[in-house]
Amino acid sequence: MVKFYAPASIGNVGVGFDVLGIAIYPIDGTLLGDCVTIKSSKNFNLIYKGKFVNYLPKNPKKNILYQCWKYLCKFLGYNIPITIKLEKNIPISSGLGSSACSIVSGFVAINNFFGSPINKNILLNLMGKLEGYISGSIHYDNIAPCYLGGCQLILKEGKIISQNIPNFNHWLWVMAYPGTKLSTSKSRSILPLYYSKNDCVNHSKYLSGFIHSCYTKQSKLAIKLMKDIIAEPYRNPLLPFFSKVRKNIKKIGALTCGISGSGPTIFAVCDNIKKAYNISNWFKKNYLQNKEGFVHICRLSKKGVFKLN
Ligand SMILES: Nc1ncnc2c1ncn2[C@@H]1O[C@H](COP(=O)(O)OP(=O)(O)O)[C@@H](O)[C@H]1O
Ligand SMILES: N[C@@H](CCOP(=O)(O)O)C(=O)O
Repeated sequence: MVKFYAPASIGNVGVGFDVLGIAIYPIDGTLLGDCVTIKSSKNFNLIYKGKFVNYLPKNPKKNILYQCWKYLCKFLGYNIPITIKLEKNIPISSGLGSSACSIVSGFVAINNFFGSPINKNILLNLMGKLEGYISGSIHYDNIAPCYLGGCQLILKEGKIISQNIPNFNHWLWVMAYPGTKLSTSKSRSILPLYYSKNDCVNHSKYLSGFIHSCYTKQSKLAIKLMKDIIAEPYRNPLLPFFSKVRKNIKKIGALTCGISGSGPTIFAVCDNIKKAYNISNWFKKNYLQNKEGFVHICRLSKKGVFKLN
């Protein structure tokens, strides 16, 4: 049986609310993402395992993978029962693209099992629709990097959903998940419906300047422009001690930090492995809230979903 692995992702990447997302991988080789295998069976079955299996809904019909199967069968006009095995290696409502990991690994594994009748672009489109159903509004900044890898700029222009842009492969992304949950839909619901003209102009400057810095390989300028004025000011109160965290980890070498996706995971960017370990140790001592919490030193993953065997 073919096993597909879909990696964790950082939605927004600080400066690009809903339009920037990067796939990441822990440098110690940990599989921070979901694995899915499919086999034929008389009835639909869902088998769970993995470190975060207890986070999943008890009713299999509430599981994203059941929804993936229903979605694809309806789209294809099929009614083919299968057994899906999910290894849940990423916590839910963590800000690491947990739902995207299950959606991407589920859609890709089921489509592969059916003989790949759906092409990549249509599959990506369907993934975004299911993500939107789960989080309350469609956003591709987890789905696209998790599926395609790299740093994805979400365009949604005609048939173009996203395109890869250059990023800084030497950057280290220290990811700190505190062990608490913050649902994406809740974290999206508290954002303002309208922003001032000043905020719009500044956001355009930061986002376009960041993308310009990526193309012209100006990492210092990119760091300066990684400012989130769309989500962070309103989500800050939902994260334990975010302002204190930002102040302290910059003292120990972080170039910048931000909320990963809709939180509560925080990312800190640095360009030196020694500083990365110092930041990781600081997070472990000061940001983790319980034994479910973890810290991983990651790099940008050029790969999205792939076959593990
Ligand atoms: N396989 C699955 N992986 C992740 N979430 C799942 C899965 N199956 C069902 N869910 C539900 O989907 C929702 C995902 O919540 P969300 O806050 O979007 O997660 P994240 O922010 O980590 O992507 C939760 O209510 C969770 O219970
Ligand atoms: N752009 C989205 C990203 C959500 O990421 P997640 O990992 O928290 O699901 C948002 O900011 O709502």
